[in-house]
Amino acid sequence: MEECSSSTKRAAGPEDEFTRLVLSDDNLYRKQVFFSYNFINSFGKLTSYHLKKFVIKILLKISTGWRPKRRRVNLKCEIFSQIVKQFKVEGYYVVYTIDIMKEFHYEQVLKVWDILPLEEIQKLFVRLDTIFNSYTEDFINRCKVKCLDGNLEVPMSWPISHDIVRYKNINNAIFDSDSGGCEVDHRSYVENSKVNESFSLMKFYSLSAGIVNHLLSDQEGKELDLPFEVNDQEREIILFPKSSFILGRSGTGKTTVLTMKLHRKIEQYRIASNGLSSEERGMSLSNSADVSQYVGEFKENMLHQLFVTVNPKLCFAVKQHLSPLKSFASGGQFYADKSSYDMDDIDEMAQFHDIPDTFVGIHCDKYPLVITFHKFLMMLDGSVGNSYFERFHCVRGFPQVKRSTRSVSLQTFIRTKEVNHDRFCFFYCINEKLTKCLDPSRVFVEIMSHIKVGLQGEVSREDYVSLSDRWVSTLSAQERNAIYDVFKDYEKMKTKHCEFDLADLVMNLHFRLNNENLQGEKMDFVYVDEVQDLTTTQISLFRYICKNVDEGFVFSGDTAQTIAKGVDFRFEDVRSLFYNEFVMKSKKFRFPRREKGLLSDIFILSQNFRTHSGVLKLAQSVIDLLSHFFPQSFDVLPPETSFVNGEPPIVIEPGSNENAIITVFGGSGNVETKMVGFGAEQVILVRDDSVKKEISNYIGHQALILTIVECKGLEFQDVLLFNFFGSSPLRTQWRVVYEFLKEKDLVHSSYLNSSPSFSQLRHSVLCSELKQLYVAITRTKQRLWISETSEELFKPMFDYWKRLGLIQLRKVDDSLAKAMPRASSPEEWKSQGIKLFWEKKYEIAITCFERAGEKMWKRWAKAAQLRAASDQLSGSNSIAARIRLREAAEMFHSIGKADSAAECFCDLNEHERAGALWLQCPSEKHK
Ligand SMILES: Nc1ncnc2c1ncn2[C@@H]1O[C@H](COP(=O)(O)OP(=O)(O)OP(=O)(O)O)[C@@H](O)[C@H]1O
Repeated sequence: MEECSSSTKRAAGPEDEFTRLVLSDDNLYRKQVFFSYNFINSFGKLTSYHLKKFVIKILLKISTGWRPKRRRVNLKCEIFSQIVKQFKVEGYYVVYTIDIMKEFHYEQVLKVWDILPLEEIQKLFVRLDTIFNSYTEDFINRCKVKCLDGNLEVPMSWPISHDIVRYKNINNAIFDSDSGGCEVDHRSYVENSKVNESFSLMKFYSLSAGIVNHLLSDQEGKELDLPFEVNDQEREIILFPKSSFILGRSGTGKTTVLTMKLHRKIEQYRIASNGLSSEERGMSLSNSADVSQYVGEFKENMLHQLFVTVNPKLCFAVKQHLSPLKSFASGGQFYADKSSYDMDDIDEMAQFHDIPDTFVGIHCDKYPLVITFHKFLMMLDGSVGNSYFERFHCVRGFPQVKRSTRSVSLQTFIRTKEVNHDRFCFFYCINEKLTKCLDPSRVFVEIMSHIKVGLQGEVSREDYVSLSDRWVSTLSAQERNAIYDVFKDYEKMKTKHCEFDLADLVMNLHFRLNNENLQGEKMDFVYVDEVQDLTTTQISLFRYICKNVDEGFVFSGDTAQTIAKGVDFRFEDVRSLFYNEFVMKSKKFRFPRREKGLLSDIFILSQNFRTHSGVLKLAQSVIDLLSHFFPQSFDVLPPETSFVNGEPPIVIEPGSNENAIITVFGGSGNVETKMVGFGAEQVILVRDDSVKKEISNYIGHQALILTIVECKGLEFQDVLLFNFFGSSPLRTQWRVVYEFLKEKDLVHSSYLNSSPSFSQLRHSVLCSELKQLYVAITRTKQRLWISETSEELFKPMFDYWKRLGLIQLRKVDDSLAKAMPRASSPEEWKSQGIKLFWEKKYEIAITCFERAGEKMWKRWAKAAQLRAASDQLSGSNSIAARIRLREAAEMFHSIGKADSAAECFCDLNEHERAGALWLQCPSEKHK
């Protein structure tokens, strides 16, 4: 091992020499060096700035092909010693390994794992040994190959045709459904580790000016929002040049792939317009045809990219992720600031005040446009003909403002008069006879996904009812007739109340866009994430905004996540929609013959980065039931894989006659030590608000409690799923799962005597129940506990899981109760609070801010909650709505949120006060 002395550094000369070294164009191999998250953390803890700079210099030298001289050291990493390297600097060891990455070819790269004092290094070697043990011999041998250029060691590469396989046994299914769904686990996992400490899931960051700046800028402990290296599967999709569909379950990297794809286009565009440095020529775009294409296409213009998702929180996350990527792209300069999107921008960003409601004249610095689907509709509405909202007589009286900046009164109208899922279930679904047998959510799904879907208007009753003849239909003709009645009543009431729903706006937009041209910028590339939350009619709106049908579209989604919220969705439907509405309509007359082969590729992401095998296997068992009973209701994907082996979830066996929550949280149970409560990364999941209330009465603020619908899109270290089966509308009908068990030879046929035989019609609720169960399970990163109050109702699923060995049974006792909580710091509570605030889960965000001791945030969340409550009440109880709105206004004002306060006063028609407040706002938007 080489001992490097930092005295070299003292002679190193001025600061800009170092900068030059970092940015040097001569260093062709810089992008073949990667730092691990652990390295960055340990590096951040080094106290000497000189030492830090010196380490970076050595690594930069290594990246040029120079190698420290090897000396024998007494460290045990013998088996893989030829691929594990280390050098010593002032008492610290930097450990790096040789690896292989697949891009346009296979190529050797260096991965820097950590910088540690001697006493900690042996542990690292042991863990690296485990990782390498899972690699194939061929892979290891190729890592060992040395390629010399004079006395420099340069990366060896192999053509893509070599098909180099990294893992020995990675493709075996988690369990083999065909062989009876039994507990056959052939997979050899890479690690037994906690998910957040796993080496195989660790992120790596390439050696760039940005990362060096981050390393040297004393950002210890700050969450890292820098571009990390994706795996081979993700990279293949990122590099795929045509329009495509990405399908994968929760946590498989769909959003990551979309964001990176978008960023890659920005890079290509930048390189095409600025010319290439030698490094970029070598690294970023290996294909020069690719480059010239972009030079040709974009040189004179600018790149218009649009990223759309339903969820505002995801927009925020993507923007945050893109911000440093953009800094990297703008010439590779050092940048000292962290993400330009601060948490204080939350309000601003949720409402997209900075982007006009039109595609006309959008400032170039707003690209890539990252917006919600709602904002997308508003922008379309502002870009073609007369606005949809002009039809409402109450809107006609509003002050006339340019359409690009809608008046605050119009914004309020849009916010409060839209009938969404919750409002529909609360106010509109009043046909009691029907709602006794079908839940309002289901009715809403039917109306939004199957009735209000015609591009020219709704589907006729006759056509809708005739859907019951299809064998996949889970609704009878009678039920469909009843739903159609509700739809008719709903439409009448909605008109009376001067309200609208998104389907009305979408149909109107289709009508206008078919007759008039869309004004403003067209997009070069469009990325639609969480596409499962959109109806096909909504999706087909994207064809008006981007003409680049061959290459311009990427859709990603997960159909197992759709929990009845107004959308009934299958990816195959989107794919044929794409062919019929996008491909055929765009080129029908130009290339009538070529199109057949142009149905774009579907990529399936199957490696899960969020959780371990124990949780995945349980989730897969639910998917197996879904695909057995409702094969048409979602896209069946191959089982997910995880590198990390984890414990099966725990079923908590209640003590004497009471529910486990009371015992665990010390309500009245026999556990002596009352536990301190759950931390910020732990949650109790329940079916609905009534159970939530019931539990919070027992345990107060000892834990965050969410309903399953509320938890969608969120994830927690630990999840306690409470009484899912005990509160299920299916009750004893869960026994139909015995039919599946019998078919797989997992139970004796005697179980079938007392179980109902499955019927699509009678058991249609099972489909949404299984989807909800799947969502609940997949919120878990590490530990999942299941607690049920009724043994009888849980028994069928318990038997299923037990038989497959997917769960472990634990009696609730002192040791379990002590092991469950994981305390959180005030910063963690605050960060969780902000996440939940974003999700508009104000009630539990308030709890988090309380635990964090964050008074200002707590008041902010409270004010936002009052405002939301006022919006909800506005249609039914205007006095109560105004009381809440006034309270919200005063509260916003008291914490210096003049903008939000002003909006509330404006809604209260107190324009003078609103005006005075707006004058205090830094932004000019309302003046
Ligand atoms: N190659 C990788 N190495 C390590 N972590 C990764 C990799 N790719 C993605 N991740 C991480 O995995 C997590 C899940 O990724 P992402 O959010 O993109 O998944 P998703 O499929 O969009 O999930 P969801 O549908 O729940 O939104 C993120 O924290 C992401 O940073």
